[in-house]
Formats: sequence, C-alpha cells, structure tokens
Amino acid sequence: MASDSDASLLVAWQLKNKHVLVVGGGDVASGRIHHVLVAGAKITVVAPQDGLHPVTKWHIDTTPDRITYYDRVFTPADLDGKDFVLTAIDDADASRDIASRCRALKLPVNVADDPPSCDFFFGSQIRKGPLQILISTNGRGPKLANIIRRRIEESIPSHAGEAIERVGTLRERLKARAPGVGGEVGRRRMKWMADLCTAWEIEELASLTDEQMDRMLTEGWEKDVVLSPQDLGVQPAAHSDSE
Ligand SMILES: C[C@@]1(CC(=O)O)C2=NC(=C\c3[nH]c(c(CCC(=O)O)c3CC(=O)O)Cc3[nH]c(c(CC(=O)O)c3CCC(=O)O)/C=C3\N/C(=C\2)[C@@H](CCC(=O)O)[C@]3(C)CC(=O)O)/[C@H]1CCC(=O)O
Ligand SMILES: NC(=O)c1ccc[n+]([C@@H]2O[C@H](COP(=O)([O-])OP(=O)(O)OC[C@H]3O[C@@H](n4cnc5c(N)ncnc54)[C@H](O)[C@@H]3O)[C@@H](O)[C@H]2O)c1
Repeated sequence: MASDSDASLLVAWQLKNKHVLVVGGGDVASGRIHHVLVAGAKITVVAPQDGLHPVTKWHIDTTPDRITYYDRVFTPADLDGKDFVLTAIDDADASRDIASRCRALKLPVNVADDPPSCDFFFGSQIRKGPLQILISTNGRGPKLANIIRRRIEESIPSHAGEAIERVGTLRERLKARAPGVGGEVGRRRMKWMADLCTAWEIEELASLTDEQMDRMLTEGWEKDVVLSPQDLGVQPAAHSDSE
C-alpha cells in the first residue's frame, strides 16, 4: 500500500485555451487528444504521417480550429509557448529526452508508459455531464483502474449528470439574487444549497424545471426555508440508484 508520501495530488486541472503539445500520433496519443480536447485546450500534434492512428487523423481533420498538426518528428522548438506536454511515442530514449527538456523548462509532462518521467499520471476516467471521476492506482495497476472504473460506472445514479447541471443552474441564479463572496450571505447560501441537495433525491433534482427553480428561490430562499419536492408538486422519486 502506498505510504502517504507516495500519494499523488488529485486535482481538476483547467486547460481551457491552454496550449498542449502531443508528441506521437498512435493509439495512446489519440486517447490523450480526446481528453485534452474535452478540456477545451488548443493542441499541437507532432508525429510523422505514416504512424498516425485513424482516430488521431480523424481528430486532426475534424478539429482544425483547435489542432495544429506537424508531419515530422519532435524538435526542441516544439516546446516553445506550450503549457502542458504529453508524449506517446514508441521510442523510450526520445521520450526521456523530451521529459528532461520539459523539466528544465518547468513544463508539466506525461510520458505514456514511463512513470518515473511523468509529472502526473493519467487515470481511468468517467464523465457524465459535469460529473468527472478519476480512478488512479498511482501507477500500481492500470488494468485494475479500468476494472474498478466499470464497477463505479454501474453504481452512479442514472441522472447524476442532469442533476448536477440543474443544481449548477440553481446556484448561479441564487448567486445572482444574493451576490457577494464569503461573509454572512455566503454562509447562508452554502447552508441553503447543502440542505436542499440533502433533502432532494438526485432524480428529483434532475427533473427540476426553471419554473420550479423560480419558486424555490422566491418562496424558499427569500423566506429562509428549503421547499421539499412535495411542496413543489414533484412526484417523489424512488430511492436513487446508488442505494
Ligand atoms: C488508466 C489508464 C489511462 C490512460 O492511459 O488513458 C492508464 N493505463 C491504462 C491502461 C493500461 N495500461 C497498461 C495496461 C496493460 C495491463 C497492465 O499492465 O496493467 C493497461 C490495461 C488495458 O489496456 O486495458 C500498460 C501500462 N501502463 C503503464 C505502464 C508502465 C509501467 O507501469 O511501468 C504499462 C506497461 C506495463 C508493462 O510493460 O508491463 C503506466 C501507466 N498507465 C497509466 C494509465 C498511468 C497510471 C494509471 C494508474 O495510476 O492507475 C501510467 C503510470 C502512466 C500514464 O499516465 O500513462 C488506462 C486505462 C483506462 C481505462 O480503460 O479506463
Ligand atoms: N499508458 C498507457 O496506458 C499505455 C498503453 C499502451 C501503450 N503505452 C505506451 O505508449 C507509447 C505509445 O503507444 P502507441 O500504442 O500509441 O504506439 P504507436 O506505435 O501506435 O504510436 C507511436 C507514435 O509515435 C510516433 N513517433 C515515434 N517517434 C516519434 C518522434 N520522435 N516524434 C514524434 N512522433 C514520434 C509514431 O509515428 C507514432 O505515431 C508506447 O511506449 C506504449 O508502450 C501506454
């Protein structure tokens, strides 16, 4: 078992409009490209045309506004202006050379299949709308990460993504109605949201309409009460799938 000092920091890294370099165009690179595209990054792919995986080629062809492609091997100048580097090449020496150049430039780098060269590892990922789950075995057993991911996927309530979307909208509307960071209003907002999320089933939250949100805010927030699903005429949900 990993001791505390071996553990990784798990964060949700914001890549929107950051510039990511992907070195390599094979199967692994195609997965990396998908993950960073979902995160809103601008991408440069450097890999000879003859080694391109069809999915990598498809990403390059279908996302020309976000992906710049160079049909050649890596050169050190490729690191200029980048925020984040991913290598997925079948050449261990070239990978380590890229990793050490990144380290000298303090550029975060992942080298597929070479944990000692990585600043961060990829993990097995689940996305359901805004819900993001990453399973990491800290490099110990990637296949087990894959197996545990499948089990977790089966246990996620079926409407979790929609419920989070609706709660996100409600929070935005509440913050617009009762603005301000921290302080008394922040504490009141947090307690009201937490009580509401606890009182409602995930399926019920997922079905919230804009009109019901209006009533929650005007008849609930303004009077410092949390309306129940019954108060708003929502059919009680059967207990959520996770139970
Ligand atoms: C999670 C996932 C994400 C992704 O890559 O997107 C991922 N590997 C996946 C699958 C997978 N990889 C391998 C197998 C074959 C079976 C096996 O070896 O177990 C399978 C299973 C399969 O293919 O089903 C081979 C392998 N992987 C690494 C090494 C090198 C080494 O360990 O030294 C070797 C060669 C070992 C050898 O030669 O013997 C290393 C890494 N792989 C990582 C991530 C990082 C740590 C993840 C963690 O902490 O859990 C890390 C450290 C580096 C990195 O960030 O790339 C993805 C599953 C996604 C999914 O399906 O949900
Ligand atoms: N972490 C993981 O989950 C995982 C899983 C499988 C494989 N791997 C490893 O990841 C690496 C890539 O795997 P793959 O299946 O995508 O390999 P691949 O052979 O399909 O692709 C390698 C790619 O790298 C390109 N390339 C080689 N040298 C290059 C250079 N100097 N500059 C630019 N591009 C270069 C090739 O043209 C090709 O596009 C391998 O080392 C493999 O062992 C990691």
